[in-house]
Amino acid sequence: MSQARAGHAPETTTRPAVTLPARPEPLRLQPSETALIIVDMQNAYASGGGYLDLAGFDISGAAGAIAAIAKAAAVARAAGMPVFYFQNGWDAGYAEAGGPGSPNWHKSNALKTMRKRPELEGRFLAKGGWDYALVDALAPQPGDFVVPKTRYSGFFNTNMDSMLRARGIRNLVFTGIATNVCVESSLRDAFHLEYFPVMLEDATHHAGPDYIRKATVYNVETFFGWVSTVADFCGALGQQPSA
Ligand SMILES: NC(=O)N/C=C\C(=O)O
Repeated sequence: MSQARAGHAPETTTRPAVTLPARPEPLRLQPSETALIIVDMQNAYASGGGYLDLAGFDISGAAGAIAAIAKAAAVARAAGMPVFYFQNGWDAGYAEAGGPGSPNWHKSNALKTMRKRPELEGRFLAKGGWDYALVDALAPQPGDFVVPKTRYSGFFNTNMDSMLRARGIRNLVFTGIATNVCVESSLRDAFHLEYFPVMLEDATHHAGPDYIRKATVYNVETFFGWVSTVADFCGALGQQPSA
């Protein structure tokens, strides 16, 4: 029986390392040192009538990303990998968004759209609201972690790095929306914090034209980490005996 004792790490069943097919080269992953990250799968980013949709971005790829993430999450949980959700947004009064002294106030398309269309005021990314909520199809399961964040990177002003280091996590498998904004910002910070980041490209959706998705894939593959797919992730973990 697994039991935590003062001064000792809890006993865990060590699963064999797997090889994940990836670009620019395959990556060896120890499941107990790997976490799946689900970035901002909220109604704001993935549902019709949410922030991205109403701000004029094409969210037609979001449904495919939801289905792909659901598969990857099920396989990660079965392999004993922790699953972390990022959830982006601010308090209902938007104090956390920053005022005119913050670049976020000037650059956030959610805040800009609400200022332009006063009938939408208070609707986007406010904690407690529908727009802020995670999509129903990807509801967190017992044992998953939800990390709220107020800026694009999930490592900025959050406890994410401590949560990962406390669990001995070294490799991060990224999914979510948007490929070129919060996924890429978080993945870059992960790289700078000495994690090995992998992006499952078909489990993300971008905000903007397709060339920006290609640019992120190029950046990740060339400078910041590795790129793989949901099928390869599931196939690699399928190499393991079931728990
Ligand atoms: N989750 C994201 O990538 N968000 C992108 C834009 C925004 O939140 O305004």
